[in-house]
Amino acid sequence: MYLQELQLQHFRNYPEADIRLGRGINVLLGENAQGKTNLLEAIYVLALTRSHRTANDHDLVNWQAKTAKVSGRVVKSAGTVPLELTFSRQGKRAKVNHLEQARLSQYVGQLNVILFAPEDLAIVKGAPSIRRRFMDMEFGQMNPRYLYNLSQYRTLLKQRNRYLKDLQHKQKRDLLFLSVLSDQLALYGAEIIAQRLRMLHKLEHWAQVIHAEISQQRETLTFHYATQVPDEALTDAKSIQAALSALYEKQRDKELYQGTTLVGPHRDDLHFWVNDKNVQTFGSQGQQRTTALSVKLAEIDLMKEETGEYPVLLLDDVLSELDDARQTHLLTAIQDKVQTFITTTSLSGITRQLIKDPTIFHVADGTVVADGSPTSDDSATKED
Ligand SMILES: Nc1ncnc2c1ncn2[C@@H]1O[C@H](COP(=O)(O)OP(=O)(O)OP(=O)(O)O)[C@@H](O)[C@H]1O
Repeated sequence: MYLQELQLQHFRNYPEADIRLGRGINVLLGENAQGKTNLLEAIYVLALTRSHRTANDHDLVNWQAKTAKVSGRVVKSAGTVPLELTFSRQGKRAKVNHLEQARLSQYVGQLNVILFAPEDLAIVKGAPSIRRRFMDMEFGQMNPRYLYNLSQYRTLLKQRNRYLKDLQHKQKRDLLFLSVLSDQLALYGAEIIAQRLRMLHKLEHWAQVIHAEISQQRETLTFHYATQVPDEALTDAKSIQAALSALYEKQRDKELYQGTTLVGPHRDDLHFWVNDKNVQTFGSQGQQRTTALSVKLAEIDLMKEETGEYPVLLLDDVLSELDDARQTHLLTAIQDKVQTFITTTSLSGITRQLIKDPTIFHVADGTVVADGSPTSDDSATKED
């Protein structure tokens, strides 16, 4: 799939913008603080209805305005889909094919994006919450069922934690209600863990091939899903559900004492191992970067496998963080295959040599101007 055009109204520092995008590599060129990341963020928001930079939708609205709009046209093998999102004090509204969607989960998945920013290099080294967020964002985009389970789980988790707090402060005494909540939580928690395992298994396969290639066959990458659910129960959702219920039972006193839920996918983690050692603890910085890059590139292939379409790739200032060999690998892997947006302050060195026929946009103070006339359709490739 690819994004053919993008329109912004009062989005961040853009009063108005209407651009036709290139089918291949799009370079957003400009000085610092001009709006390059804002443009990338607009594409991310158009795909997922929420930003990767802020949890507060109102930050997306221009400071002088009350409402922001992002719209675009996505070209897929099945046809072209117009998408539109509006953000205001009343909340957000999402339209697919000009029809308003009652649920945002019905909207997500129309446009698939993968964002790669310098923070993503922290996927290996950073806190477990970064890796959980990574799984949730990526798998949620590929699979509406995952998104549904996740939203049910989050609502129940909040409710259960509140109830545990009430029990802790002796405002409630009904342990039967706690076990009702535990059963519900175990049901959705098990679905999430089972889906994560299934998707991780596929992602690992793609990441292994890429990692071996970048490391010139010297290294083998493996994934390890870290959970309190015992290994022997990790076979299917039903067994995971039973194991989670048993764990709630076993840890009930501890949970009552702490007033919070201590077991479940919201506490799980993902570990990356290189040559049988945890790369988070024992890997060099280079190995950690190779791992992060392999995982990100593997997502492209996984998304194609799961949805039948290549996603759109957003590279926010990431090339400058990679050495020449890794940059070369990245750009060669995506060239002629994936529509890509790259933000940068200058297009030079290895990047310029490697990118064939880029569509260049100059970004300055909330305006975006194409370099010459974009040849988006001329440079179209056959594959999606
Ligand atoms: N809601 C908003 N309304 C108006 N302007 C905003 C809003 N949010 C952010 N900005 C402005 O957008 C600009 C930042 O743009 P952006 O983050 O896209 O920079 P950039 O071009 O990617 O720069 P860098 O290369 O430093 O990352 C800042 O000048 C900031 O003040």
